[in-house]
Amino acid sequence: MASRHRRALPPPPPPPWVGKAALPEADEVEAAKESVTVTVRFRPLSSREVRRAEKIAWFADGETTVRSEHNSNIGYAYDRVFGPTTATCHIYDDVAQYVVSGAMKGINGTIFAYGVTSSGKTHTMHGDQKSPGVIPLAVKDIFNRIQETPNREFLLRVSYLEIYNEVVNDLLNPAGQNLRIREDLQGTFVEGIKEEVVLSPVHLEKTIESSPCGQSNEEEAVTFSQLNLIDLAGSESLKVETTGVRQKEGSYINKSLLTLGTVISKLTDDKTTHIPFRDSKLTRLLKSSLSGQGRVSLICTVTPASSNFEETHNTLKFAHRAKHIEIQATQNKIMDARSLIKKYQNEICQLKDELAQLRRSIFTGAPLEDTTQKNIIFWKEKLEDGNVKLQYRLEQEEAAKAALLEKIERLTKLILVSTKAGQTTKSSQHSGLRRRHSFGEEELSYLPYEKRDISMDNENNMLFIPIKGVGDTFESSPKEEMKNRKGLLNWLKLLKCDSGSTNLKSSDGENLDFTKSLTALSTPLGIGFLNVPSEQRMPDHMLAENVPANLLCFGHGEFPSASLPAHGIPLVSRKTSDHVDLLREQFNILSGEVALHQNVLKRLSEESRKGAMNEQVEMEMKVVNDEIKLNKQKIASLERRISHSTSNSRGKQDNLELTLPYIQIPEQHNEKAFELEVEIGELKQRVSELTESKTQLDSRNQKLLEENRCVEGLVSATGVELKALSIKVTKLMKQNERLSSELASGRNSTQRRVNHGTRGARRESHIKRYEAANKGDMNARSGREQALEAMLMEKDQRQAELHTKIEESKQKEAFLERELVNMWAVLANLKKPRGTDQEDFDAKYNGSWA
Ligand SMILES: Nc1ncnc2c1ncn2[C@@H]1O[C@H](COP(=O)(O)OP(=O)(O)OP(=O)(O)O)[C@@H](O)[C@H]1O
Repeated sequence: MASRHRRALPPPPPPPWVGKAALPEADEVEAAKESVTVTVRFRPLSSREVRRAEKIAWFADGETTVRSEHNSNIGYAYDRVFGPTTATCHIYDDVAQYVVSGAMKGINGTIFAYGVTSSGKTHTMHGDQKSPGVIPLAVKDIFNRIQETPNREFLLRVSYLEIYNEVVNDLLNPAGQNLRIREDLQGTFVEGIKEEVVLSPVHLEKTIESSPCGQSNEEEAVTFSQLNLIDLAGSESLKVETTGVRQKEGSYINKSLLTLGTVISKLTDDKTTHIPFRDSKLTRLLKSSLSGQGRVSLICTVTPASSNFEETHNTLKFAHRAKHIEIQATQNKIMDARSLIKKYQNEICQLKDELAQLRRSIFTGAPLEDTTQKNIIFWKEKLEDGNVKLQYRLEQEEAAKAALLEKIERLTKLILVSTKAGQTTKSSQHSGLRRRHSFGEEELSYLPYEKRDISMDNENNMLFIPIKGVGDTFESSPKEEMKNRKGLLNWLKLLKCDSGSTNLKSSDGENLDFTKSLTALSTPLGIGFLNVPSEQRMPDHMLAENVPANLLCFGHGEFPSASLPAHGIPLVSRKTSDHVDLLREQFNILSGEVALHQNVLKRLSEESRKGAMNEQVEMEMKVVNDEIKLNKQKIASLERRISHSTSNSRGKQDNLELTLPYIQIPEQHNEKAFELEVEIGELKQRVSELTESKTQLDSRNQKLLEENRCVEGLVSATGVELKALSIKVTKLMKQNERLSSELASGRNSTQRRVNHGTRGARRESHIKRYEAANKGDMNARSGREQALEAMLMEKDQRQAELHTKIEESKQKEAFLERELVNMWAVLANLKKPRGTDQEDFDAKYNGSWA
């Protein structure tokens, strides 16, 4: 045997990469040619093999060679050979890690274990808690790499399948049985297989997609790759199992492995044009990997035991052939937005935009799109509009206020002037001639308190202006004081013009200037008054019925009554009115002065008539006469000006109606300001409500995502559990089947014996003898049968329990999936107000989970 397989050590292979440092990096291999990485792993002798005192038939000679113990000339070289003490993690680092890293960069990868039964394939690929296999190590590595690559986003989807008797079954979806293998531009795939998006290392990976973080531009490609981690069935099953289901199973396994061998053989043969990938499900699935479109790492597991010498030798030869397959690993890229990542990125960006827009609108008032936002826009516009109007009104009010202050200032000056003028009059002469003139509170409010005590004696038509510091000379009753203090409301509202003479005394008749003359007049006297003479009174009918309340009437004969505002004269604007009022006041004062001078003149002439007319009296009379003339000239000038102003004010009559609302501005302004304040308050409230609800939505979103992750983990774990259970059930069924067949064969043999016993009396004695001889044997058989039946019943019971467990698991899984779908639905509803519509959602998520 040994000589049959003896062959010379093959020529040294192209120098295999030694150690990790020699492994090609993903970027390097994009253009470089590679071979399938082939390694051989020895397992230690099992305890059974040790008990049988099995000898070592094959051993690892160095790091790259396997050599026969029986003949040192038989040896094969590989990329790497691992001895029985090498840990799986070390193997992973050397021959699996670079495949996984390639997959993370968009290069397909396949890692599979190949070897005879019990050679250590499952130990290598799955491992256990103490020694994790390639699959869990790859999963861990993938998640570590994702964490170490912050500038890319990854999407991992996992599917889990078995090829059993050339039938592909989905192990994540019990309904996914006998699935078809199909091909498209991206390679071979299993139609309808369930792919789960995985978010944690508890899941297994098949597909890995990635793209740079954030929204990649349209030109930026999304890379995708497929990582196949395969645990093949033992390759020598046909030899050990020759009957029934096992035979069929074994033949299929061998068909797969045989086809795999053939495919590998043909791939290394340059002359071959046809490669029978389609001859088995396994080779069909591995087509894209084996035909050079990805990295392949083949780990051949072997036992060193001499009893498996031939099988190990076959494995070694298969591995050696595989080493010659050339591959050219290239990166897969998708240039359009078909991949899920791209879709997710777009969606996330869209949502981010909406969020930013919402934030902008809240803080800066940028335009928004939905109804609520439109409302905000409407209110904001209204607010701005109101603000503009308010500003305009404020300006108007400011102007009005300035005008009013100007007027007050003028009036104040006038009052002061008038007061001083009053000081020029002789209180002794006129203290008993007091008339009350009521003043408006409005006007008074703008004046210092002491200036408010201006009054008019209603009986004598006298205007009284008390002077600070000389109040004791002003004899007024408390009632009169009260009246005086009422203010200036009717400062210009003389209700009654009484008869009486003008008594105004001046000591300086030279001054033509009104103010100056009054000032000059004020000097000698402590209190002044104006007495309006009777001849300048307005007719009673005018005063009582027709004269408006704010109409001023002056009591001076030289003031033409025609020039006075008469019947039906409307209100005049304050400005014009003020001007006219001032002129009239000047006129009034001058008239008073004239009247005073006339009185003085009268007294002087009386004195001169009574006594001798001396020179001084003559002089005084002359001065007073001159002053009277001068004042009359001034009065004439004032009359012209008043007349002119009055006619102007009449001409402006139409405009007055427009001016009127102007007076109401402060009130309206206050109202509007209040309204706007209320609106602003409402808007602020609204904004804070929106912000709060948004925060709540965000946190709810986050919570749902976390719950979703948990549920996904549970679903995945349940799937795995289910798979384990189904494997157990399958095994039990097979065991059951075997026991049933054994039981049936036992019964048949018993029946045959019974039949033989009834065939003829002539054989009766012989049978009796036979029975006696075999009684013990029969009992033993019967006992065995009973034991088998008991075992069968126990198995049935166990099977029933397992079925119940499976059902429960299925229900649990279904429940979890429903929960998951519900959560996605809730998530979608939360996203919906920000622009994600239900159709999009259904298309993205429900389709994935269906
Ligand atoms: N490298 C190893 N170190 C220690 N024990 C190992 C090693 N390889 C395999 N074994 C042990 O050998 C036994 C058989 O291994 P395993 O089940 O992995 O073989 P297999 O090739 O998957 O078999 P099958 O084809 O029947 O599934 C197991 O008990 C396993 O723990």
